[in-house]
Amino acid sequence: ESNIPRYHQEFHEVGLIGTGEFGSVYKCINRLDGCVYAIKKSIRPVAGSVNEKNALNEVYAHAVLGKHQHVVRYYSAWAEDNHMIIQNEYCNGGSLADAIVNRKNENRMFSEAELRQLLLHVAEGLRYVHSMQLVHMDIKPGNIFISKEKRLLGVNYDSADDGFDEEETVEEEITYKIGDLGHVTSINNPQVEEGDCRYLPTEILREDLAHLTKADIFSLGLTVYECGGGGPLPKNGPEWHEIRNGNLKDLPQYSRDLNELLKMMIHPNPETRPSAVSLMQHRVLCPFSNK
Ligand SMILES: Cn1cc(CCO)c2c3c(c(-c4ccccc4Cl)cc21)C(=O)NC3=O
Repeated sequence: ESNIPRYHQEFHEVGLIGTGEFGSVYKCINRLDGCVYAIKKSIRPVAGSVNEKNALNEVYAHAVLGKHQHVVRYYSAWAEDNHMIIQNEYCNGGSLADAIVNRKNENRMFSEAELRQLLLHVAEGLRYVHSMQLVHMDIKPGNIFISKEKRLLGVNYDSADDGFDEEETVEEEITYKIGDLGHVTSINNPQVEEGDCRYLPTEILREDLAHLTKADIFSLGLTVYECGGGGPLPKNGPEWHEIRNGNLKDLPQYSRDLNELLKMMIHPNPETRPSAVSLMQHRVLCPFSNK
């Protein structure tokens, strides 16, 4: 327990960017390095409680999962005035859940190319997580964050009669990052804390932990399906079971290949689902690789 109030001393709080039972997340600027961070403040869990185990779990996972462009980066964590505080990379594009809402309101759904990019980025992040013998266990739109970087592609000088004026072509580069490692557990000694039931495969409910990495693949399949307009996803009932029997309504605005890939990702038999490695080599995701 540090009794020095580090949070307000080291950071300027810009604003609240999220609240939930998990706590509150703030956009903050570090007074020393001037960089922006996402900082989650949650009530300090009771020593020895499940919450404390999960909170420590999250920090251990971040510490092990160091730096990867498709996993939200961790910087520091500390306890202060009865709060648990974790300082993460700030992703300036909101969460994928926000993007789904915004796209629906603007009636501008994701293109097939955007769904493939999402699938590729998160598959790459999962490949890394799984290679560290860990599983995420709560992949869903609310836990995938977006970073947008503007890249200057070129500058045109068209010499109009009144001298030069530059025309910049800027491209916005999107990177999807896996966040919220609160449910991460080890493949070899799993202590599964169930994630959001809308994205949960049946075998986890049956406590069959033999193919944990495929639970993340299942959740990713439903996450992409939801971005493709297949949502909102059921939390229970016949619709929930229909999906777990492998019956996913077609998304007619996307290719047969993509629809088939999503169906394979949510297959009732976890062994049939593609691994993160095989996903990345799938022809739907790297169309130009000649087989
Ligand atoms: C609600 N919310 C909104 C954002 C900003 C998206 O533009 C956000 C972030 C994070 C988190 C987060 C999730 C789980 C644990 C710790 C943190 Cl900081 C939550 C976030 C995080 O780790 N990085 C974020 O950008």
